[in-house]
Amino acid sequence: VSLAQASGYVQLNQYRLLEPIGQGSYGIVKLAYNEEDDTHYAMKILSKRKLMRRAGLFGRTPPRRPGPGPPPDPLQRVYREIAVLKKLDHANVVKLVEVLDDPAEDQLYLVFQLLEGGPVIDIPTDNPLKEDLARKYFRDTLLGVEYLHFQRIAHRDIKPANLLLREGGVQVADLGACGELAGAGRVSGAVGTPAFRAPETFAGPDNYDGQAADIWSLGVTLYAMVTGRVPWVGTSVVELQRKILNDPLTYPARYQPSKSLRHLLSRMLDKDPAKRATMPEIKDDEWITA
Ligand SMILES: COc1ccc(C(=O)/C=C\Nc2cc(OC)c(C(=O)O)cc2Cl)cc1
Repeated sequence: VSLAQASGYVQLNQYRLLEPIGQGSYGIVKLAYNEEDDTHYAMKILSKRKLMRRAGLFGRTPPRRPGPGPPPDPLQRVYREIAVLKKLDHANVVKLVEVLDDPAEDQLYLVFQLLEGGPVIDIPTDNPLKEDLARKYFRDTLLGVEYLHFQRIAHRDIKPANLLLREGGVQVADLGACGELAGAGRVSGAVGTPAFRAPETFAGPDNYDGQAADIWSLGVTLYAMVTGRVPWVGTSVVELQRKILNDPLTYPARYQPSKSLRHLLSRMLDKDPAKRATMPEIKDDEWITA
C-alpha cells in the first residue's frame, strides 16, 4: 500500500480511492477506480481497532451469552461476513470482489461491485416511490432475502440504505449483522437499526426466529419506500421500542397506500412472529403479484 501520492489521492494496489459514497456505523464506503480493468468499484473500509473497541476494551470480548449466536468479537464477525459473502452468488445480493487485508495494517478493505444507483430511497423524504416502482424494487429484494434464508442466513439489518441499485435492479447489501440460522432458524443478539427491528428482538426471549424478524424489517422497508418515513419514531431507543411493541400501524394522510398494499403491510408487520406472513405467503400476495 503506497501512501498518499504527491497529488493527494490514496492508491491501494491497483485501486485509486476516490470520494466517499456511503457512511454508517460500520465505517465508510469510497468509490474506487481500478486501473487494471478501467472499472469503478465500491471500497468498504473498516478499522480493525475500531471493530475491536466495539468488542469492549482492546479486544476483550464481552462474556459470551449461552445459546447460538454470532461470535461476539466484531472483528471475527467481519471475517465471518467475508466468509459468508464469498460463498453467496445471487443476482440480488451484493458481490464481494476481493478483500485487501494487510495484517500489519489497521484498515481492512472489502472491494464490491459498484452499485451505481445507490440506495433505493433516502428517508425521510417527501418524495417516496410510487407503488409500481416500489413493487419492482421489493420483488428484487424478496428474491435476495429468500436466497439468504435458503442459505440459512438471517440478514438482520434490512433497511432502504442496504438496498442498492445496479442497472435498475436491487441488490441486498451489508451482511455485517447477519446471523447463521442455527437449529430452527433461531438467532440471538440485539443487532440492526432500531426503527427496523421486530418487536420480539427487543422483548426477549433472547433468541428469536431470524427469518420472521427479517420479514418484519422488510415490512418496515416497504412502508418506508411508499411513505418516505418509518412507521414508528422515538426520541430514544426505549421510546421507539415501546411504540414498536405496542402502537398500531398508521399511515400519513398524504401517502395512504392502496388497500392491497395496506393488507400486505399489516401481514408483514404483525407483532406476533408466529402469525406474521412468511416468505411463501408474501410471494403469493395480491399486491406483489399484481
Ligand atoms: C450513487 O451513489 C451511491 C452509489 C453507491 C453507494 C454504495 O455502494 C453504498 C454502500 N455500499 C455498500 C455498503 C455495505 O455495507 C454497509 C456493503 C456490504 O458490506 O455488503 C456493500 C456495499 Cl457496496 C452509495 C451511493
